[in-house]
Amino acid sequence: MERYVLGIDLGTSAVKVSCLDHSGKIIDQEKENYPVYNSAEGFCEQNPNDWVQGTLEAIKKIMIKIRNLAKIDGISFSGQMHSLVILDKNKEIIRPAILWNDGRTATEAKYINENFGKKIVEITGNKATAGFTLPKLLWLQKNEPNNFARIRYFMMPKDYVRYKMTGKINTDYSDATGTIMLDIAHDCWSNEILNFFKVPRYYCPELVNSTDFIGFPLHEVCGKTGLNQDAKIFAGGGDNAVAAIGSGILNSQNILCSIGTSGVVLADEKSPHTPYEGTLQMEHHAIPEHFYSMGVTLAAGESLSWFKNTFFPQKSFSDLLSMAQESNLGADKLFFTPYINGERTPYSDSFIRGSFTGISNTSTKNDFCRAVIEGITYSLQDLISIYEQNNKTIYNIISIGGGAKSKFWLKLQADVFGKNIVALKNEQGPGIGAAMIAAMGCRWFKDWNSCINVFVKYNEIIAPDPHNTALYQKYYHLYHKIYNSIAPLARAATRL
Ligand SMILES: Nc1ncnc2c1ncn2[C@@H]1O[C@H](COP(=O)(O)OP(=O)(O)O)[C@@H](O)[C@H]1O
Ligand SMILES: O=C(CO)[C@@H](O)[C@H](O)COP(=O)(O)O
Repeated sequence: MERYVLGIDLGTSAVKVSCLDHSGKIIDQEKENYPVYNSAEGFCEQNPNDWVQGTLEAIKKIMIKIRNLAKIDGISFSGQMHSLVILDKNKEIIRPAILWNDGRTATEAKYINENFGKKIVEITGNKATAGFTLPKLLWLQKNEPNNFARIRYFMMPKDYVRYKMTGKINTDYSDATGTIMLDIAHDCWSNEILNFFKVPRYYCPELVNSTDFIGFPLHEVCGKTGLNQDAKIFAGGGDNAVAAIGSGILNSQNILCSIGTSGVVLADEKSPHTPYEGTLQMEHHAIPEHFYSMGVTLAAGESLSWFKNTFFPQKSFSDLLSMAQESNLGADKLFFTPYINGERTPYSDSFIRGSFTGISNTSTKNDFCRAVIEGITYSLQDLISIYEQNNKTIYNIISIGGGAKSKFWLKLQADVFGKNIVALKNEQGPGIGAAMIAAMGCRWFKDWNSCINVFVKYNEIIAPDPHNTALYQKYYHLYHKIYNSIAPLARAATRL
């Protein structure tokens, strides 16, 4: 009987479960969508039980397809980072999860940076921004003190799903760094931070490595999904760490560009001591003693989703990309800034909002589509520029996430960035990375490089067109100025 591994990617728009064999061949991929609730401007919440239900449903679909042919050897996870899940002493959910792109905690993030000073970067590798977990706990202390007092455990999304599958509560180092409560150099929760901000130590889950074996699926989980009871479940990691594995970015001068709900530009780092001083995030990798830095655009793919759902609900993403292709480079001088949820890197500004600039009496629907795609890509160039300003050598850019499904967008990325773009044969980097963690946990491979050589499969290089890159540099130069022009207006609008 064949043996497979499952990689569970708990994204923001959907859970995607990938089933792979020993040769890295994808046997099946299943996806279950779930909603994000925006109960107030800037608020983004999800129901953790939607994640569990979606995950079990996707696994069930895979198990039906492979029934009698194969068993699952190992399972692991990649999960949206920073989102806060809180459980009471009975391990029941206290309130909906507050997500990584929720902007309500700007005041708390500012309080942390002003009152803890440079130490927050020294200890955690990160400055506080609204999306991180600690500011959310401080928001609860102030705004929902009863809920805060009831907390027995906090955790991140994939930790909750794993708890419901195994009955065990813990988190791994890559997700723990994203809380800004972990001492990144000493691999432990920082008592100094916890004491200063009055977060009880017992709220923090036990720390484990991403490849650590956590347990077997609970009896009821096997009943609901058809999973074999001896499938080993491994901890997994934050989605960007796991995506870096799934894209083969390890000890490499390639960088990662992900267009999922968020947009991420990520580089492998040898140590947590980088020159970025909190401008870029610094995170523990899902591989022990490895680190990575990254910049995050809060609403990359989400801006396109918002645009589609608001103006073209009947059309598909592919339709919108085709419309964009009908417009010209520069979208007839129409610019879009994707700040619909505020922005994290490089501005860390929860109050900024999206904009269209340069609408003329010749602007077409196609121009609007193209402006959205170009605006998202310029916001990723903002992240690449931080690496360039710090003289980071960038070889190829590995492009993943839903945005990498479009060849047109991949070429547009190459032209805007002026760099070679390489897509994975299957764009689901985090799901493949999670399956690789399971494969390593099951000891299918002797080391990570052997695993990468078998599981990571690239398409051909897409090279930039120098003429287009020269034009895009001029457009990007103007795009980059829009933030400072609209920031005072966005601030004033909050006072209306
Ligand atoms: N065919 C497509 N072409 C280009 N972009 C797409 C396509 N399908 C989806 N997308 C983009 O991908 C995003 C979802 O990417 P995904 O990696 O699945 O996100 P997440 O992991 O955050 O749930 C959507 O918001 C959309 O903008
Ligand atoms: O906040 C971050 C990383 O710091 C986001 O990248 C989240 O981890 C969500 O990822 P996607 O749902 O876009 O994959």
